[in-house]
This record gives sequence, C-alpha cells and structure tokens, in this order.
Amino acid sequence: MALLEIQGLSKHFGGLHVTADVDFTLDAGELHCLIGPNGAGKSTFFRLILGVVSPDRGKIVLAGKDITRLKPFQRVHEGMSVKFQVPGIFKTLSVSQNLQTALQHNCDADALAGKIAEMLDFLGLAAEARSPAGNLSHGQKQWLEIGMAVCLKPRLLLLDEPTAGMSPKETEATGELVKSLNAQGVTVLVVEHDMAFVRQVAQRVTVMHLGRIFAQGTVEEVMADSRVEAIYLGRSHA
Ligand SMILES: Nc1ncnc2c1ncn2[C@@H]1O[C@H](COP(=O)(O)OP(=O)(O)OP(=O)(O)O)[C@@H](O)[C@H]1O
Repeated sequence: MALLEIQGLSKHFGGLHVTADVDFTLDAGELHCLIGPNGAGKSTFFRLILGVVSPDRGKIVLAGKDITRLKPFQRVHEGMSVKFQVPGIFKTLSVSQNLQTALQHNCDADALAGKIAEMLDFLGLAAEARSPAGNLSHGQKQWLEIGMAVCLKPRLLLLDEPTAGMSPKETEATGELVKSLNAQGVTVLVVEHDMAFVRQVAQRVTVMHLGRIFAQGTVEEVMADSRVEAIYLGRSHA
C-alpha cells in the first residue's frame, strides 16, 4: 500500500526546472534511498515533501490525504518526521532531557522514564544519558536526533544525509539503527551520498538527475545500470 504518492510535482527557480514533473510512490514499510549527482534536485524534492518549498504544480498525498498545501508543522501532525543534516538537538540539555522534549507530547507522565530508558538503549546512548548533548560525538548527536524524530511516532521518517561527516564505523552503526527502525515498522526515505550506506540499508533506490527520476530499482539493479554510472561520472545527458 502506498504511504506517499506524488504526482506531477514541479518546481522551477527562474529558468531552472529543479523538480520536473516527478511521479514517485513510497510504499508503507519501505526503506528507500534517494540518490543522484550534485545538483540533481534531491534536496529540493525533499523540501517539497516537507512543505518548506511550495510546488508550482503537482500533488502530494500522505496516507490517502492530500497534503500539497499543508504547512510543514501540519505535515508533522499528519505523521511526517524529519532529521536534517545539521543536528537540531538542545546542546545544553542532557541526552535524556532531549529525548524527553520529543516524547512528552505523546507519552503519559508515568511511562516517560521507561520510554526514555528504552530509547537510550536503542540508540546506544545509555552511558551518556546525563551528559549534555553538546558533549556527544558527531555520530552520537545524529543518532540522538534520529531518536528524537522517532519519538514523534512518525508514519514517515525523512532523513537528509544522516551519515554526513561520519567515520565509516559511525556510518555502519547508523545503517544498523535505520534498518532496525524500519524493522519496527517505520517507513523511511533517505537522501544520501554515501553509497556504502545505500548498499547497507536500501530496499529500493531512486536516482534523480536534472530534476527528474532517472532510474529506480533495487540497489543491485541501479548499480549495474551503466547510465547511472555515466551521470555520476559527469556525462550529464546519458
Ligand atoms: N532556492 C533556490 N534558488 C535558486 N536555485 C536553487 C534553489 N535551490 C536549489 N537551486 C538549484 O537547483 C538545483 C538543484 O539543487 P538541489 O540542492 O535540489 O540538488 P541536490 O541534488 O540536493 O544537490 P546536492 O547533492 O549538491 O545537495 C541546483 O542547480 C541548485 O543550484
């Protein structure tokens, strides 16, 4: 069943068609990666889904509801949750307190401590529970923010380059975290440059190029596509 259905989505900046008549479907339960060379239009497409950029044309439907004209906070109410590239955590609050800010909206007061402990374990941050979040390593900050996005119990989790700036070890741990979230039923769409991460996690991959969907398939299918290799090598009209 489709969780997110996008039809004819278009956006231009001046004469540049950054999103050009894009149709895209994300099934409930999927873990899907969106890739493409620099300037392909991934971030703009991501921002259109979030509602921070308005489309010129087209339709976005989440779980059967047309959200095309909803503001970002209204989309969050409809079950979207996002983690941006730059961590949006509260640096002076402890790791537990950060989780509390995200959990308190949909968790009873008597269940809160248990939920925080559960999330700390899941994120591998139990030993850091009382530390100010600003003291965490770069990777740990990203995991905390993914955890905070998940505390909102999203239907759809959007991740913008979750492994940017991470070591290979942190990247792999992030992959395992994202896979286990998906195994718990969260549908995930990830914009990512790191192909090791994409290979590790993705069930389906969409390749964007020049504002359009250029290729779609399993990781193996997309990697074996010589046209995809060509656009990454800069032969832009492959
Ligand atoms: N607000 C804007 N005004 C004008 N041009 C824009 C704007 N936002 C994006 N663009 C242009 O649209 C094109 C696509 O940009 P976008 O950031 O969506 O691509 P991307 O695939 O995310 O790239 P990267 O991988 O480098 O982040 C680029 O040429 C960019 O310069």
